[in-house]
Amino acid sequence: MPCRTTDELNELVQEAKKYTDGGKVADYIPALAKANPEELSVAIFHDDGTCVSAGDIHQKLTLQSVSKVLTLALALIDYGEEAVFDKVGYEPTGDPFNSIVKLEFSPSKPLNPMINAGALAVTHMIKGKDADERFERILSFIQELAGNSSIGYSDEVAVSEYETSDLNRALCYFLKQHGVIDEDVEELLEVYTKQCAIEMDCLDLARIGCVFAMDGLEPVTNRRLIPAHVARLCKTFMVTCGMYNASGEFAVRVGIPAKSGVSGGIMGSVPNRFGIGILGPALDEKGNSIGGIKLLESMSAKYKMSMF
Ligand SMILES: NC(=O)CC[C@H](N)C(=O)O
Repeated sequence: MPCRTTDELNELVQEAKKYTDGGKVADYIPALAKANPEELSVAIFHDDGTCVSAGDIHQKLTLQSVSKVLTLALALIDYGEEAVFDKVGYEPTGDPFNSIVKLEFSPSKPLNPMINAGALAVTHMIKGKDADERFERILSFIQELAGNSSIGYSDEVAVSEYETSDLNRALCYFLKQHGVIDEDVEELLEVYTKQCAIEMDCLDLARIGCVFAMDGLEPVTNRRLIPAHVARLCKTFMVTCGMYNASGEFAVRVGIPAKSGVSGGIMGSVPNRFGIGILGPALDEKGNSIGGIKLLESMSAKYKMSMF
């Protein structure tokens, strides 16, 4: 079904776009530096399959850290809560997503699954006989959540990150030294960088956000895609750690479960109402889409989205 657009949503996007020149596109993954910093688009997906959008919603984005919440769901489905939280903790760090510092205090358990160290420990748990099979399982799970089997990944972004991943490599060796992971680090980085390079548009992202908003049910059909307790758990992490070390301010200003990535993507879930997908590659100093956050603030006020 094609998305309709409304003047109201277009105006909110135009207003938020003014903030994009205060941000910067991520360039520590060289391929991401090609993104257009002025871009800002949004899709809202309801459980009856209707959607509203503004901006160029067919522009593709790679998931980057948004993928962390999806692999967490898959690992929880594969292994259950006890096994997953044996390897990764529940607590926000208040540090940047790629920080290594707290690992020194809690070496046998990264503090949560939304920081890179925790996400690497989660991807380590994804079942499969080799890197290809593990990545294929992640990809088909995500295709199913989005109801779109044409979703793939950007080899250019995956390779670009893999070749420049020395900090993530260091996190992996730290985790291996402390027994959190026990696999070949290069294999884990191959799966992780491909997972982060899974590519879709804001509409796909909004639809996945809607599955979480509906506690794991597929929009329209109401088929169960994720157990309700897993969807609930993922949304809780989105609230406490989804916007990195800006999650507290985001909870105050917007008040919904959301997960961002350094490509400028944000997936939001407004409980029992709708999913949101945003692409705005210009980032603030914490690595969140600067226009995307402004847009969510004004959407939250206008559509009474805050759950608090
Ligand atoms: N914050 C992010 O989106 C980080 C994801 C990115 N692939 C990384 O590991 O650095």
